[in-house]
Amino acid sequence: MKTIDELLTEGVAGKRIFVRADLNVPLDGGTITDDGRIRAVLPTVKALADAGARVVVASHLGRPKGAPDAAFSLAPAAARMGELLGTDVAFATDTVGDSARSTVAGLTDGQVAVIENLRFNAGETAKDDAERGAFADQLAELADVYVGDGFGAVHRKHASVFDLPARLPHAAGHLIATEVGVLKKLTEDVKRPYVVALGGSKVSDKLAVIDQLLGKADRLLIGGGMVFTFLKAKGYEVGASLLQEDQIPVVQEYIERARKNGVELVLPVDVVTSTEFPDLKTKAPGHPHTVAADAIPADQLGLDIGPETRKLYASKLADAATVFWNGPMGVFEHPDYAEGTKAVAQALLDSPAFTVVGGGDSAAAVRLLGFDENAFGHISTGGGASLEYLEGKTLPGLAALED
Ligand SMILES: Nc1ncnc2c1ncn2[C@@H]1O[C@H](COP(=O)(O)OP(=O)(O)O)[C@@H](O)[C@H]1O
Ligand SMILES: O=C(OP(=O)(O)O)[C@H](O)COP(=O)(O)O
Repeated sequence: MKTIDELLTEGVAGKRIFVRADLNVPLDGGTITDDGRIRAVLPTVKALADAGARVVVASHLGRPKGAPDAAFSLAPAAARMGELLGTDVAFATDTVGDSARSTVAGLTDGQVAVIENLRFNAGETAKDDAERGAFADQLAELADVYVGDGFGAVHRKHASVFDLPARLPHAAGHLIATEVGVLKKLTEDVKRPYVVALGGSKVSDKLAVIDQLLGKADRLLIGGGMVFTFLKAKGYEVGASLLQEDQIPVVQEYIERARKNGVELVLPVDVVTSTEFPDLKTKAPGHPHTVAADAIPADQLGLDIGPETRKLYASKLADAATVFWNGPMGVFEHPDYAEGTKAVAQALLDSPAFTVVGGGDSAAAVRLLGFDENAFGHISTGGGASLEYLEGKTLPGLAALED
């Protein structure tokens, strides 16, 4: 994989460089609640701009349906990038139309532009190769060189991630190089005990990685919405909690395989429940109860791991040499259900282990709960991407940069 350093050595002055970033930041209305993904791509953008390139930054945001949708505009991200860089960042109100073409044509050496959300064009995410290719052809007209640096999206076979690098000379940016370098350590000779904590709500995505981790990790701690499929698989009732009914046999097989492989699979002993999902906008006080994991009342849903589980998980992290954590332990956005996620974050800070925190929401949780992100070994900008990397899958956005 060609690196950005090689590209810089060759010289980029006056060249139009397309930087595929992942600026998919959490928004509350038009306000960015966590700008981590914008800060993560700055080293690449700055290095190129400082070397006199004309930098065209592109990204998706959210999941718009292939047409413009103001709620998913990248304008706030472009403004924030300008603030962080301390320079004017131009913004094109479309992706491959008049605004994009004239904005790019108007760039001078060292200037940066952001173009509008790539997913406003159906070609970006199209399953059909020709449709994606046609959109990639249009994107290719905007640039001379492609730099892939949107690590959070490298698992997507999308036009800007997979098809565009085939059409332009290409290199990997600093963020992708760093992310891959760290994750590689977790797939090669990892220091043991290797403990993995998994939570969050994208349950089906995460169950797949457990399959691979059962042959790799020494201990698995389960939290978040995934827990209830495990508890149900053990024969417990889970009330109104998040449940992947169709995955119960898969999870039962995981429990059995963990036992056979000597992998310690740790499940909550107590959970924090409520009769309703909390209001994340008003943060109005909920009605949390702590119950034993095998005694969740029928009218309650589990929203966090309980106090005994927090102590248990902290003790299971204390002697780790390597930790990978993906997915909050509970609905951390509400203060009643943030304690489990806080406890795991604190345990990681207290442990001397090499820690990798993966996932847009996990990284945001760490920062929003007030932890110093620099105190963690590595905070990955990609949740799905880091999981698929650990699963050993070929990631389209990395494969495209390789040849
Ligand atoms: N018990 C639970 N029930 C429902 N949602 C949960 C539960 N625990 C955590 N979550 C939610 O999971 C979301 C993050 O999940 P996910 O997107 O899978 O994480 P990541 O982006 O870090 O991979 C958070 O918004 C959080 O509120
Ligand atoms: O937020 C992202 O992924 P993540 O939640 O798995 O970290 C990436 O920007 C990819 O977005 P997508 O899952 O809509 O393709």
